Amino acid sequence: MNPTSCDNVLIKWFPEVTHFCRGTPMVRIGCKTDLRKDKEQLRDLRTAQLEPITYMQGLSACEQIRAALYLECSAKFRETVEDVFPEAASALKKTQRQKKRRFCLLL
Ligand SMILES: Nc1nc2c(ncn2[C@@H]2O[C@H](COP(=O)(O)OP(=O)(O)OP(=O)(O)O)[C@@H](O)[C@H]2O)c(=O)[nH]1
Repeated sequence: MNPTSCDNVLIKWFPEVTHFCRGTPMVRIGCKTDLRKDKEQLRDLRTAQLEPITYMQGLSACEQIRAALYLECSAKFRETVEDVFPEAASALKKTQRQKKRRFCLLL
């Protein structure tokens, strides 16, 4: 939920992943959703004139890197953590099937 961590996905991790793992499908997970309501975190962010990342901002960043899926979770409060892996696996299977279909169309 930290804007700096979110920016790092675009400016740091995405270029690295595309460089070393070209063509690998990606999912984007917004972690630590509990921090959206954490008073200390909010105070620190506001001091730096920042706000926690909203769901829509996370989704938009997901679309920018053309990730197959955007999910949010909080490991601390065990919210949606169990959904992350099956949902990611299912989204990636779908992506792979679509790629195969595109390949067949080219033939
Ligand atoms: N509040 C909260 N803390 C968490 C959660 N999951 C992990 N943490 C804590 O986050 C800390 C690690 O976070 P960071 O060092 O900022 O690393 P990171 O989460 O990879 O952050 P970036 O490097 O900025 O992407 C550890 O102290 C964990 O206990 C969560 O869901 N909620």
